[in-house]
Amino acid sequence: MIETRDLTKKYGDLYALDRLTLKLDKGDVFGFIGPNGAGKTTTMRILATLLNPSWGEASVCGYSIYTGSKDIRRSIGYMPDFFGVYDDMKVIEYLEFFAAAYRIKGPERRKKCEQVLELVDLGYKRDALVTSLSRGMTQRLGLARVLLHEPQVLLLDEPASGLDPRARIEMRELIKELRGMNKTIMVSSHILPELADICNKIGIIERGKLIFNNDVATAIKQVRQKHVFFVSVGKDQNELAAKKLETYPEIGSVELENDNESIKVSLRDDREDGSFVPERLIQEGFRLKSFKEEEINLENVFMSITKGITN
Ligand SMILES: Nc1ncnc2c1ncn2[C@@H]1O[C@H](COP(=O)(O)OP(=O)(O)OP(=O)(O)O)[C@@H](O)[C@H]1O
Repeated sequence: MIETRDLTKKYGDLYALDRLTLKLDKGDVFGFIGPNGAGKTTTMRILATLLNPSWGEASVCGYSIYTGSKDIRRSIGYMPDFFGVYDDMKVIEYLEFFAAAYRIKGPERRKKCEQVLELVDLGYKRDALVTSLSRGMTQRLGLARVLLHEPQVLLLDEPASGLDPRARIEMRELIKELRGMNKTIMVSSHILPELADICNKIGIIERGKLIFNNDVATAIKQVRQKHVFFVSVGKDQNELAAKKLETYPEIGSVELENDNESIKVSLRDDREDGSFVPERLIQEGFRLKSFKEEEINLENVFMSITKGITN
């Protein structure tokens, strides 16, 4: 659905994008993560055929960006990070304006507009002025606009930026809904956890270079080479228990955490089962208070992957 090879964009001496090679299949939701200025917008604008690369190849839905820009524009919905809305226009009029631009005609036009409004939960705002909408609603309207022509591919540039926590969650739910419609989605953010549960693939970009590109499951596995557990036998007993744990050959490291509230135990090899830890502590006569495995979320993955690469 989206394929790039050595895609590069230079501004003078600056590599805004440096040999980006990427492949997204139908139904993929690709989280494109990177700090400000990393090259995310540049990539999306090139894929949307709004910007020419300096060199390299890219195709969307099988059409080359060099020869198939018209077909690409028909097949994609591109939501830029900033977009204007027109004053003195109602929500429904705004959508009808764009539906007309997509050559959706007759009664179908109104029907399509109502449909996308419902999809983004803005039906009740159809007669409100676009300038009266909150930031979250405006973003949802922006999304509705790029869905009018039923594109197969969506390029969403920081759709949740500037939104409050509730609006962020709503935007995430909306993207999940679009994923359920089997669309191929590239969604960018500089906040990793935001994309954690909606993507099946992630790419991390830094100063124009893709420093990581994999599916989420593999990324987590890669980081989870050493299993880490938190155990507690009570604040006053934890120090003693930690000393005992240090003597077990299966354990790589033992640290007391949070003012002796818990003990962080890292296993020596990649064995996944740490259940011997509480079992032996009980055998030693300690009373177990808690035991849990460290959660590996995308944030841990990000920190681990970018350690020493970013600064
Ligand atoms: N027209 C331009 N002229 C010169 N440099 C540019 C131009 N457009 C972008 N750049 C530079 O290219 C680099 C990549 O910018 P880009 O907008 O793609 O980053 P981004 O990852 O989308 O960042 P943000 O999260 O801030 O949107 C930045 O260093 C930016 O300053």
